[in-house]
Amino acid sequence: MHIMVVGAGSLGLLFAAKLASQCSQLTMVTRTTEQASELAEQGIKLEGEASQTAKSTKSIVYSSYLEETREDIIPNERQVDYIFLMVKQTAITDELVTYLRHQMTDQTFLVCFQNGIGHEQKLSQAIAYDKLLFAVTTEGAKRNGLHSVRHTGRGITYFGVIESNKQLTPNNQHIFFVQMLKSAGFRAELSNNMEVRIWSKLVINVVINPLTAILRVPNGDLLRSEWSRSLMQDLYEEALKLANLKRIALPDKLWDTILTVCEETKTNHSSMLQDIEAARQTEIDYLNGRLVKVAEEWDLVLPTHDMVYRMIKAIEN
Ligand SMILES: NC(=O)C1=CN([C@@H]2O[C@H](COP(=O)(O)OP(=O)(O)OC[C@H]3O[C@@H](n4cnc5c(N)ncnc54)[C@H](OP(=O)(O)O)[C@@H]3O)[C@@H](O)[C@H]2O)C=CC1
Ligand SMILES: CC(C)(CO)C(=O)C(=O)O
Repeated sequence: MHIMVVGAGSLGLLFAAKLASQCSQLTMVTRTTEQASELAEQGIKLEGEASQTAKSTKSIVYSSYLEETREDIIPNERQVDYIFLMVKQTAITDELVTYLRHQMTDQTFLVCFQNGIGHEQKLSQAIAYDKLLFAVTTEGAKRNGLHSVRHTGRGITYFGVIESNKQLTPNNQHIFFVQMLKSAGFRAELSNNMEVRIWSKLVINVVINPLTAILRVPNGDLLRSEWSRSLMQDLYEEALKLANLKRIALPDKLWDTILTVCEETKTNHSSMLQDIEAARQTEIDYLNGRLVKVAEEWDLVLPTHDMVYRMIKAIEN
């Protein structure tokens, strides 16, 4: 099986490092030539896991998006079975989508790992829905430097389709693919409930991420004050109203899950706080910003989401 990982950030490096020994070919596409060269020289360093240091990733072929798109995009010589799209939502440009299409044949599936919503619409305009798989993962990863990554939390990854009323046909290729992820040490499952899974993760992110980024606190600190808890509750209830209108049956215990995530990741800086600290654009447009827009289509106002959205945009500026 030939896997291509696009985006050598936190999640991309983690998955590539662990999958390298399980598939017949793994191609990793970085953004910059500098990172591709460093990875080709040093391999991926999986911090904290002694058995899986740089050496295990020697077989990976590294290439750089900027280098490849400088001239005409050359389609991949060997058919790619699955492309793991592991860039932030903000990096999914028209140019990147064109590049991805050139890497795909009729047999290739594009697997999208992004948090939030919005990318599915953009990608489905260029790539047939039956070639798109969506992944919801609770794995945690943090890149340090260009070739080093730490596995910060073990989780589970669900894969499935999201076109309404369509179920994932568990063909042999997908079953083999999930088996390969399991052999690489990941918990992985095919799911026929992706909309609910995507929205459950979305609600967790829209409650925790903006507040940690505005207050500049680790996830656990949100639980320490009644004031931040009440803001969390407002964000949660507004999101629930929208989900109910859309008839998305979120789990009854989602609020408890949010509190548990804060507790279990209490010292973590959320991805949005990390983006703000590094002066990077955040994924707010695809989280609270997107909820506000979708709510407008239903004549619903989400005042707390609108307020945190505007605050993050102001901080980003
Ligand atoms: N990290 C985690 O634990 C989790 C992340 N996610 C989601 O997964 C997605 C990726 O997150 P994460 O790995 O943390 O993000 P990172 O920012 O760490 O990694 C994204 C990578 O994409 C690269 N990139 C950007 N544009 C291109 C391009 N055109 N071609 C190739 N590479 C490109 C970036 O390169 P450069 O650095 O050079 O700009 C960067 O290395 C996000 O949507 C996030 O919400 C979901 C669950 C957990
Ligand atoms: C669950 C949470 C909030 C963990 O930090 C996360 O997914 C993120 O930071 O984006």
